[in-house]
Amino acid sequence: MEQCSTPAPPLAERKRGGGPVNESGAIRQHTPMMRQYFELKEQCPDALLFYRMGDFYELFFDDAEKAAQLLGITLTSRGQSAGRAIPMAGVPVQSVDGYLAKLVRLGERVAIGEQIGDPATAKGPVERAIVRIITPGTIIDGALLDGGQEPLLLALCPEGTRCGMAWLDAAGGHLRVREVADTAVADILARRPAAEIIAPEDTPVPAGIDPKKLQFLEKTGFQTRRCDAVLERYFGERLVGFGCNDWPLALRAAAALLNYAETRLRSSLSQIQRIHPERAEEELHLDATALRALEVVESLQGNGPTLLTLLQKTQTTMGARLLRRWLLRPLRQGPVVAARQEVVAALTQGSGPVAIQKALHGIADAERILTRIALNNASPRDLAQLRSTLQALPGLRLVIQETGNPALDVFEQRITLFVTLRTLLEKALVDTPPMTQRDGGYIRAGHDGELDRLQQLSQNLQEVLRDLEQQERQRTGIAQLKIQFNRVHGFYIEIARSYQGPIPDDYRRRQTTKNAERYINDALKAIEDQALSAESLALSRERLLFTQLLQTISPEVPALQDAMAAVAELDALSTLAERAVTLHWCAPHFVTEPVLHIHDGRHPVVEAQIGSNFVPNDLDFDEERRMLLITGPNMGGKSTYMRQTALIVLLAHIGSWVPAREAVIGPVDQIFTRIGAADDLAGGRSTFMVEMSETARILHLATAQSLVILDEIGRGTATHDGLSIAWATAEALAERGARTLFATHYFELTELDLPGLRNAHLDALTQDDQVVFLHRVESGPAAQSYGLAVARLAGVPDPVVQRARQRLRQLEESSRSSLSHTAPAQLSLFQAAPHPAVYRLSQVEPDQLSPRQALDLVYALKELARQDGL
Ligand SMILES: Nc1ncnc2c1ncn2[C@@H]1O[C@H](COP(=O)(O)OP(=O)(O)OP(=O)(O)O)[C@@H](O)[C@H]1O
Repeated sequence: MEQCSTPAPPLAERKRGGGPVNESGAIRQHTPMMRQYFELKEQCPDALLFYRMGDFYELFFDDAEKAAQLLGITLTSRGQSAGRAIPMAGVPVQSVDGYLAKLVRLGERVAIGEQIGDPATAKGPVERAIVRIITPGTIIDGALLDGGQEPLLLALCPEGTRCGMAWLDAAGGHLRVREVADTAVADILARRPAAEIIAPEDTPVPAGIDPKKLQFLEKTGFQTRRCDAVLERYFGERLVGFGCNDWPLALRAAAALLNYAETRLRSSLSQIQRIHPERAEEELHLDATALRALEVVESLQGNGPTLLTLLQKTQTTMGARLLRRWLLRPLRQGPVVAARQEVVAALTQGSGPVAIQKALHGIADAERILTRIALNNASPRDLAQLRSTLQALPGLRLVIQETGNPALDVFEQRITLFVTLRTLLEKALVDTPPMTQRDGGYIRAGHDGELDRLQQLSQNLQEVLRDLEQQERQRTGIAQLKIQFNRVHGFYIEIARSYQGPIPDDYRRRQTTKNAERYINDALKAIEDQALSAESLALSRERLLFTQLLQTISPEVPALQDAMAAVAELDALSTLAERAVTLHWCAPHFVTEPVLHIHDGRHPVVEAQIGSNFVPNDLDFDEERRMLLITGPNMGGKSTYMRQTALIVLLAHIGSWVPAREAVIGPVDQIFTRIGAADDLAGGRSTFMVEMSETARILHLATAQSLVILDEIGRGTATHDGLSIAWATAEALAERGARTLFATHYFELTELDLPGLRNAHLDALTQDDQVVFLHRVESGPAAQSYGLAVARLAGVPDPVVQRARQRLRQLEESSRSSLSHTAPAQLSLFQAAPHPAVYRLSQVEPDQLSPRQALDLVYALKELARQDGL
């Protein structure tokens, strides 16, 4: 494998320097082992150093104290060095994964200091080296990774008003880049959170970044010359073909990212074969607010159902991750979406996707296994899983062929069978190999003559020992004599204390126990030497064979990655097909006209909960109808109707079918939502402030091709202010031509007369003072409000509802009498508050003003008039 150059360590490491070396005095005063420890620690001052000592990883000094606290393990001390007790904590090698996973989840970095020398030949401490540094953004170990999640390492490379961004999914082997205006960075970060972020020193910290995740590195790592060299080393000529040469900042971010990951993984990242540029103009944009509000991958209630949980019927973890990525990055209508749609349609035909799903079942997370193979970090179990994956491929290909559908030909071509490799793995590995190489036992008998010979030797041992025992009993006449073995003392001849006779001259005492004496003689020593060396030779031989196996597979990794990418896609698409069939969805029809027609649309997640009680609804947007103002009772279904529209559009743009009887969808560039609101107390913003910031964003960014969903805008403040804001927002969006669904409880808005605006309402009935929701969208505004009926339904005590009814009647009467003076209704609203200039004048006592104050007042009034556009 290619050796990586050793890039400069992160800035913090060099600036902090020293670490425990400084804490603990001059290095010379320490024991040789502690001196070695300090040398390693100096290479990774920002990480907890797990220093391998036999069957344990030990942590010392501050690291020990921190680990003891974070992991709840015992803090002890280990002798003294330089006259000081050394705080120490340790974890057994066997259970290290659990501890590492916990530390990484807490955002810690961990350096693994392994024994790399041979203890038998070492003079002084065994040679050790940091073999890798595990950080939250560079995890590749299966045991530390949650299959569904993708921990990402992000590099930012800002310059002027632009910023290059590069994300590495080290375990999956994906590198994605984009180059954006610096103002867009915060939104992108919110949409795709990274586990770890790097940026050049002196970069202002972008809003919304957890400082614990961010590391500043020296600027040189982001400079063009250095970056070009890294990109050349990784991709050479192929770089041009990735289509991101017009993004110099993104490429520099990618290079800095690779460079940094190499220092952490202590290896070149040969699993990275390409760079994927993400072009905003190819995406259907949903900002973080919309993704949250629509509960695409996370529920607002924490553990509740989401669109993802509804879709997640994938058979492989690779497919599951891909589907999640698709949902988080829908694409605009175009060839990619059309190709996915075509496959989904093909898979719904005939006997449906079940046979393909069955054939996919049991395929391992090969994408991540291939990364570990490329990084020389795979376990015997990994290779066994790769073998079972390769064994599943012929069956999968057969099922694809049997469908006879040309739309699936491309998968048949991409999923190659790797017969030679599969045969090799079948021949080389035992059926169920152990998790680690440590104790051997993973290479199959018959694969290698030399290994078989060595294993034979150590397995024959029992027989040889039994024979020797027999001979010795006869030779010495000691019937109680036994020949045994233990790991600490090796082989011995044990004679129980009950034997009082003479001990043969050639027996040398090895150990005394309570009930016996233990001896060794030359014959037994010879067997011991042979046995021990056979065992350790067999272990090394197995390791060698395993390394050879990895070397044989390595050159095939890129081709295997391609095949596995096809498997993941087929899994995601057959899942979409299965959902389409099971949930009775329809294929959306994309058109280039600005329309959105949905016939019998449903909210997929609500429908999954209430089944056939769900009432489907239509939506018709076209050139003449671009905004729907929706009124109706609380609980009537306004939010559900608006969200289902957004979800149908989103699903269509990942290539899925949609929950409707028919859907015709024109071009959509962005989906915006302003639904409900929560305080952002941590960010110092009240409910109303959050609501207004989101509205402002929509007003700045929405275009004629955007789908905008506004749920009860303006309700978080005084009625007149709220209504005025809602009114003006509706006007602005109507002028923009954005397709807008606007739900409101302000009945005054139904009198709006704007081009493209239509009224609709959710139907309800009152029966015996009870409200019955029909959940049907009808045209025209709601005829009445049902607030009090809903309050009663919610359990507000009767006397309070009665009192509210009285007050409502009074309010309605007084508003009717004021209306008779100031029709039409909406004008009264804006006349209610005097113009600020008039108000200011009303507060002035002219006789009390000096000439200077009078002049200032004129200027102030003039300014108020100017602010109002007069
Ligand atoms: N089309 C429908 N068919 C059946 N039930 C529905 C439908 N739409 C909504 N519901 C049910 O009604 C409940 C309330 O719906 P929703 O939150 O959309 O009402 P709303 O009009 O937005 O209420 P509010 O004005 O109080 O926000 C939902 O949780 C769902 O159970």
